Amino acid sequence: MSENTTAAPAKIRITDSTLRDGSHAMAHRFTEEQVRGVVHALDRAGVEVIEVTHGDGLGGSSFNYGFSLEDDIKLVAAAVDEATSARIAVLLLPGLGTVEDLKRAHGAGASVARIATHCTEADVSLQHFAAARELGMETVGFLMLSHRIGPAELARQARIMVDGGAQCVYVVDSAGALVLGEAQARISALVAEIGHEAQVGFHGHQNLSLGVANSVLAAQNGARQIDGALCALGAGAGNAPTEVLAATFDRLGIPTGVDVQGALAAAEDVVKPFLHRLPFADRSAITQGHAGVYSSFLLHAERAAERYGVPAHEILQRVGQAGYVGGQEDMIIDVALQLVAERERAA
Ligand SMILES: C[C@H](O)CC(=O)C(=O)O
Ligand SMILES: [Mn+2]
Repeated sequence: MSENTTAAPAKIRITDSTLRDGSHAMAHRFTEEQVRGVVHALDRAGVEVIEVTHGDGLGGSSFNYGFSLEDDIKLVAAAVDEATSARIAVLLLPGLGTVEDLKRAHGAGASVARIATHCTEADVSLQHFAAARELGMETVGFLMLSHRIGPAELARQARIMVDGGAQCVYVVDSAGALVLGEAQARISALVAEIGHEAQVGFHGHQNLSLGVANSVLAAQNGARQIDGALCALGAGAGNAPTEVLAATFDRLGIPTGVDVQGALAAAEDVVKPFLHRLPFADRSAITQGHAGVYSSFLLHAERAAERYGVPAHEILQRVGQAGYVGGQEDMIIDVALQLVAERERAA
């Protein structure tokens, strides 16, 4: 081999989360027909892994997070039935979803378990990784709100997940707050810490319109799994769009196995027709990226804004200052009531 030969770019596996992160944007109202249509199109386009669950994962359907239209396990079974080669993933947040939920999802045919914790709480995932491995599922760890801690601490949390059985750990930019080098540094730190034993992934949101750029940097710095959603359908301003990721990686000569035209057709012909609103970086979503707020708080803040007559972006700004994390959705109402009280005092 000549000394000038450069290695071919490593393959990236795109996991599509339209039917999980997109569930936030759909207020968890996916129908079985929509799930079947999306899975059919993604599977045809060559997407290898498709995530299906309530936006907050198995067990997420609740008063605090919002009730699903359809039972998760029914939707997982429909997705499995529809897929010819794609594998179906489920998300589980320990404490919300249980090992029993995971067993039911596995029974319905799910084969990838994605276990998500706040970025400082990796240790709560250990029994779920053990259970998933026992079931023979592929395991992925999800460190949410990854902007909240630095690269070295994040890598230590990833190490805990890998020691517990994770085969890949994601830098999850839940707030869409990471700006380029910040995403890159976290990916590099994880690759250095766990790269010889496990893969590293990146899950980007578009609140500052950097989901795709951060995903490219992630891939160029050693991430091997990247998340997307068709039409960006996801929480906040949405996720890095799967069809844009497919086209961009193709332009860069980075193989994904995804057919660009197939991904474009899936977005345009299957998802776009059922959307009531396209994910968009509006004032509230940009505030989420700027103030580092969990993307899935958007609809909760909009509902509180309407109910109490205070602006959603002001609620989100306060939520960012308070540093609330996933699971503290009820505090959004508390913040709205504080704003109402302040307005009344000032009147
Ligand atoms: C439960 C969250 O929606 C997981 C996720 O996609 C994120 O943190 O981003
Ligand atoms: Mn997300």
